[in-house]
Amino acid sequence: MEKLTDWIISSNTYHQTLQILIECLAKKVMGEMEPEAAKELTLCWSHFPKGWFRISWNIPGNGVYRMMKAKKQMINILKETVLKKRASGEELGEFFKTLLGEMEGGEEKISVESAIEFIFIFFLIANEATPSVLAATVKLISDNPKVMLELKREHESIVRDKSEKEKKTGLTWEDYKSMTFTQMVINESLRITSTAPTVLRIIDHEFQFGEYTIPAGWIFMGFPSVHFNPEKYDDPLAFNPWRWKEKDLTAIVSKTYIPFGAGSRLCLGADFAKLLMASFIYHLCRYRWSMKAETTVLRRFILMFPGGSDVQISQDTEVENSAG
Ligand code: HEM
Repeated sequence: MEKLTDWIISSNTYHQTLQILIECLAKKVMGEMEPEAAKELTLCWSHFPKGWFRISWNIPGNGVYRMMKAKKQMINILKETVLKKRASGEELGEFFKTLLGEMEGGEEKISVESAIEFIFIFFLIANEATPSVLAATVKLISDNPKVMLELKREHESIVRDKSEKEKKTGLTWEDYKSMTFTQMVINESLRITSTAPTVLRIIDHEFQFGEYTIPAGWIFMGFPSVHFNPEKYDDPLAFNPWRWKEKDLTAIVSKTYIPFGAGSRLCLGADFAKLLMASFIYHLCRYRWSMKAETTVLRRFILMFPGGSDVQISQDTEVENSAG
């Protein structure tokens, strides 16, 4: 056992998640990446969320300008990584190989430049929701001591049941599957944060919705208001993970649950996002921690954290060295 005595770790949940996410995705998509390049990629991303809903003038010094500059830099980092790997014969990630058609050993289906644009958009979508949902989840846990206690119990029992050898291998798929309460917390947080506030569609043919005729060409905006319907969820504004008891925790969509959208554009990364959140919560709950009292979560179309999303880890936290 190692005892952290004289220091407090303070860490920004949003930025930490962003970094973990980019490192995981970069590995899957591009293969191994130089740590410096992955770090730079994360830094570029910090210019994005602030640049989303602004007047779209690209004037030096403003948010859009910084975002466009960051985009250029990111595309360069991705391109440089791919070209270096190709020159040295190093493996590209599975995703990239599929995009380029290299899996079948045939002709390239698209150019490297177009593949990088695709990957850029994929990274953009992947990074939009996960860090903010996770930061909001951490805040919800921090504000609900009963939930925090139950999570600690669950994670401590996972570590306790491992043999010394198993502890060295870190978290396994079986461990993840056994995190019933953690998954209840994640489901509840996804419901209450409803991060994607709307999905947009262009209607391609006229259709009848009850007594309304929706003409072709209209823009449809769908809101996940079902998440706050008292007929579907008792006391819907309360954060209550126990409402998910005995429910199918693997389902990512149902008639009353659409945090990842629905239909043909259902989120591709839903299971991955849930896994990443569970793994983050598991590691966090190995420590004694709290979120800064002044942390607030605002919804201004997207989730925002005006006072940051710092987590403080207490001085007297006891950590088992071998826990993965
Ligand atoms: C908590 C985290 C996440 C939430 C709440 C979320 C939510 C959503 C929602 C609501 C949509 C549907 C948008 C629409 O219908 O217009 C969507 C689409 C998508 N998501 Fe996620 N997402 C998350 C994480 C991720 C991650 C980590 C990835 C990638 C690894 C990802 C990849 C995608 C992709 C590629 C689409 C587009 C699918 C398509 O258009 O066919 N998402 N997401």
